[in-house]
Amino acid sequence: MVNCVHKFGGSSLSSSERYQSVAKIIIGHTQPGDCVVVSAAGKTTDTLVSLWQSYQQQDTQAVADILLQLNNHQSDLIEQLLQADLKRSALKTLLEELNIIASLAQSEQLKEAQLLAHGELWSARLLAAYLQQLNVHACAHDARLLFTLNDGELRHAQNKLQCNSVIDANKVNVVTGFIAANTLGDTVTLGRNGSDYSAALLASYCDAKQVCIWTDTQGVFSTDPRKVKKAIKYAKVCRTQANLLARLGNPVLHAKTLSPLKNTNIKLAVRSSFDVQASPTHIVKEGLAKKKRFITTLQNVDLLTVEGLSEGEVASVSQLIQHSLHHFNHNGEVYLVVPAAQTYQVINYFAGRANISESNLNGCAVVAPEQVIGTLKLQALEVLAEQTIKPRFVHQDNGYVLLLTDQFIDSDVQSTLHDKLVNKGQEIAIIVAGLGNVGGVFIHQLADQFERLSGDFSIKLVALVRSQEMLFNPSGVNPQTWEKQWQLEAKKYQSNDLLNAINELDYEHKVVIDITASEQFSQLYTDFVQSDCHLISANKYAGTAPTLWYQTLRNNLAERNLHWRYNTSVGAGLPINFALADLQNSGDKITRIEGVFSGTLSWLCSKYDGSVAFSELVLEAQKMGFTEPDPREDLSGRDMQRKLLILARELGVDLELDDISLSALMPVELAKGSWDDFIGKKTQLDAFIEEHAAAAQAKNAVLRYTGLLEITCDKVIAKVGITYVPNGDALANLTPGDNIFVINSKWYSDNALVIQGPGAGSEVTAAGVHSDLYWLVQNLK
Ligand SMILES: NC(=O)C1=CN([C@@H]2O[C@H](COP(=O)(O)OP(=O)(O)OC[C@H]3O[C@@H](n4cnc5c(N)ncnc54)[C@H](OP(=O)(O)O)[C@@H]3O)[C@@H](O)[C@H]2O)C=CC1
Ligand SMILES: N[C@@H](CC=O)C(=O)O
Repeated sequence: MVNCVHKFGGSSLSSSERYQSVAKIIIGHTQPGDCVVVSAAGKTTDTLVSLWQSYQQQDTQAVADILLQLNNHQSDLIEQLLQADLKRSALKTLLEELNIIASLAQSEQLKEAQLLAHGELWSARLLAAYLQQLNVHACAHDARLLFTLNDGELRHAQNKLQCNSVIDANKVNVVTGFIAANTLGDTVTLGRNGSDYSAALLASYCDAKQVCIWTDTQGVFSTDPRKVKKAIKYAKVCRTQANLLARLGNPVLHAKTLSPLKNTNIKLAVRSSFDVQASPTHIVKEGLAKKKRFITTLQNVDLLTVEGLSEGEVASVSQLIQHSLHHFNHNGEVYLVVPAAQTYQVINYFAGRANISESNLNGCAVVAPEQVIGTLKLQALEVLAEQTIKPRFVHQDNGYVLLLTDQFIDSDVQSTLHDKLVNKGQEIAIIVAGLGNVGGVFIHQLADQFERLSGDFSIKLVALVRSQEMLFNPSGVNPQTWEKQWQLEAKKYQSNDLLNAINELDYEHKVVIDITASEQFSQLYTDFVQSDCHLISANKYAGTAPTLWYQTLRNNLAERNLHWRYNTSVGAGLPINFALADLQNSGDKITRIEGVFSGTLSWLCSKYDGSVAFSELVLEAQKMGFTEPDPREDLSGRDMQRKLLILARELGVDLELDDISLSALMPVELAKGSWDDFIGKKTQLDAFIEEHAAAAQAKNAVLRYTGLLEITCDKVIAKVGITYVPNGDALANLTPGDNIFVINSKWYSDNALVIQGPGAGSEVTAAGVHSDLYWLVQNLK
């Protein structure tokens, strides 16, 4: 049984390395019986087309040169991928075929479709042989034995039988895309993007569950991501909108690709063969996805009026010019949008029934939910007017508006249109993990914040996650009544349940807000990023993870244009990360940061005067919500060590956590065992502190816990630990619970920049997380 039909385009097979990547994907994503449809490798079809043109021009030298070029390219791929007999046999077959082409050209018997078919035949055979070499049970199929057309119409019943008898249920079936045969057995081609169509046809004939188009983009975007930085990748797009986009010339999917899937439950996914981890876009049946907003540009098109145009004719002429065409009724006339290069072919086809109404047009189409199209049309006209672009032809229809202009819509105009028309009205899904001291207050503050945040976006709290249970509701949880909903609907979950649910969310933007203190949860960040989630962390684990993991996470975020905010991970609500970024962005160079970066240790050291046992103060700090869930994370200095590392990384200093020297504010042996064990030995802690306090006093100083990061040209000093601060020093007089960051830089060299204030506490920290969320929303605009 065919579970999935995968399709790899030419760019996915452009070199031997790409073949190797594709083979890896196949090994990881297929099961026996699945099909893999392939296009011609790299630019092979273009080369074959120029061979055909040279042949028609009877340029024998060019024909010979191009044959040599094809031979070199294919032999290189074979040499680099295959070994021993597989290699010898592939090279022999290639040579025989190229000789046949040369002699057919010489005897003037070359046929175009038959010539072009070689690109796909070579890819399918090479990929199947390479998979066999990797011990995968694979075989190659020539689609001319699967798909037959009669007078341009597919013979569905016969093809279904052919496919079901030929496809091998025990192997990975590598099938040529793009080609089919007519009833005489001659080769015919299926048109531009024909391999996508082949994959969809094969899936429908074999009753597959899914088609997966592996391509060089990550999915379907709101607009061209190469031109508009803020283009949004959609997780789901409905077939109607995908079809409309294809007819309007959007290159990601061809309208024909979707046609075999009509009236079936076959799923279609578009995903990147260059970034296998990235989440795909699913093209789903009507009603299974919200309607999205898109801007697609048109370049060099003509507008024809056609008398008595039928749907069948649109399909036939599209097939003829190998291009999806869009037609519509406007003021009683039927119009067809045609690429200018093909206009005369189309006019000839209609034999006197088609006339050019407008020619040499550019412009754009805005595709969006029906109810907002009218407004978007006016906004688009306004943006174009600001750019002194006056449309020559405007047509508004169900779910789109077409604005055809003389001027080309460049990427600046496209970005402005996108900002004004697409960015507004987007939805942001918020997933909050951690509902303890800080998380609880954050949710409580969220209800009021919604109003402030919702000016441009519709924001929904879709998930609340604790260590064992979660409440997930894609339509939104009310932050005012979440506790009640939690009692009724929260369920036990595993990480995969959470990841799958997030992946399925049909929102333009998703943000995971991590207010846990869990290392295990932070390790899911890479998965969240694969599902296109922005991140906000109060949790310090990801920011202090080993450099390799941390850097990979940062790279993945950057590749997907995703943001990561973590201001509260250092200094709670104090704007320390903002300040450091601001200084560096304005050209300053920070050389030293010294201070107290722990609210708990600041409070404990300032409060301790010997009248109350230190361990009692620890319990009080815990109650006040200052400490980490296990206060030994604070007492050990580990929490402050993490903060120093986060600061160092902000300054571009490459350190691992254990590169920062540390002395603990407790006997090290108390770090072992449970919290109850620790409490059982609390007198050891009290004695340890008493001793240090006395030693400090003897030096006319007080006990403090401080951190230092010093960056000189040849070394970095990074340490946290116990210090005896002279009475009268600013650090000695710190308000209990305050953090202080004394920053020296090129511009603040003698007179340091000081940031000081409460460095822990659920209210200030929750407010700091809101500040990160607000920043994110502003930056998504
Ligand atoms: N307190 C403060 O002043 C500041 C705290 N922070 C940081 O904020 C974070 C939260 O601190 P705080 O609220 O005090 O901690 P709490 O211990 O009060 O709350 C932690 C929450 O995280 C949840 N949790 C634990 N493990 C997981 C997991 N694997 N998956 C999902 N949820 C999990 C817990 O769930 P459950 O309820 O099931 O146990 C709990 O709801 C910490 O990282 C801390 O360092 C940052 C700045 C200041
Ligand atoms: N436990 C931490 C909380 C903030 O990060 C502290 O005391 O500073």
